[in-house]
Amino acid sequence: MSSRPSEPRPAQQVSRTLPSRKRIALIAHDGKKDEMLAWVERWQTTLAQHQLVGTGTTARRIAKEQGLEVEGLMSGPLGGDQQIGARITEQQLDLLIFFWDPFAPQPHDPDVKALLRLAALWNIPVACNAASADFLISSPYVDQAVDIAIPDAGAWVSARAD
Ligand SMILES: O=C(CO)COP(=O)(O)O
Repeated sequence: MSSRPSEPRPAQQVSRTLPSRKRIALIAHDGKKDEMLAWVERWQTTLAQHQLVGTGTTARRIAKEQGLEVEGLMSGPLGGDQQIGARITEQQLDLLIFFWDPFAPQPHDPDVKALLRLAALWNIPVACNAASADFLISSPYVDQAVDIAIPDAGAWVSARAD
């Protein structure tokens, strides 16, 4: 039996193409940064073929310690998670690797939740730990153009405004 969601949600989906050279966000909370750096070291050759972006401290450490070019946004507690979320909403990001720390409460927890919500909404591939990041980055889709389904934003607005 199918259930009908009571909340309004986008009725239609459209497709968007993730490019072969992916725009990949790398983010790690402090308690997970060493794990992220070890992961980046393992996949350095693969990551070097893509376009990397990260929150301030994570990006700086990856650039300094792994010699990769990473665009650094704001640090997470200063709004970096929201900047990454905005890129997802604008279809400017293709993969999210976010090692969030299940043991440490964050002052910007609402921002973390908001980022994960937008990643789910816009159907972005996400990995929240090293094992899933290994699966994700070793996928044959990583260096291919791939179509994904996303909400039809135009239809959503028309249904509410017209
Ligand atoms: O807090 C973060 C993600 O929520 C990460 O920010 P930094 O990379 O600046 O430590």
